[in-house]
Amino acid sequence: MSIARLTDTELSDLLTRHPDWQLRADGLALERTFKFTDFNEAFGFMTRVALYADKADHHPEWFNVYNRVEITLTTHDAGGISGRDAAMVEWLAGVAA
Ligand SMILES: C[C@H](O)[C@H](O)[C@H]1CNC2=NC(N)=NC(=O)C2=N1
Repeated sequence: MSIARLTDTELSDLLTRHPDWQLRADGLALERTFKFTDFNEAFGFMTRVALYADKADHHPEWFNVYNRVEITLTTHDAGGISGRDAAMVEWLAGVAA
């Protein structure tokens, strides 16, 4: 199923409201690194994200080393950044500072 990509305006509004996210060089994904005190905290965060992701049927690409979680958001069904990524950015803002 195909889903619409965010317009340039929607994307720049999102990045203005969430400056901790960066546009990937190719413009097709959003990236942010989360840091925690230790692996336990990082993995607890990943567990919460995993539950959200499965419920929303929208799954992040991520990489974890000890207390660091790098998240990449993109929508495969859109070939870029969609409202589903924006929704996850908004949700994540309330989960991790
Ligand atoms: C069939 C299933 O709904 C799709 O493959 C979902 C699952 N999770 C997904 N996650 C992401 N990041 N992008 C998608 O397009 C996507 N599509």
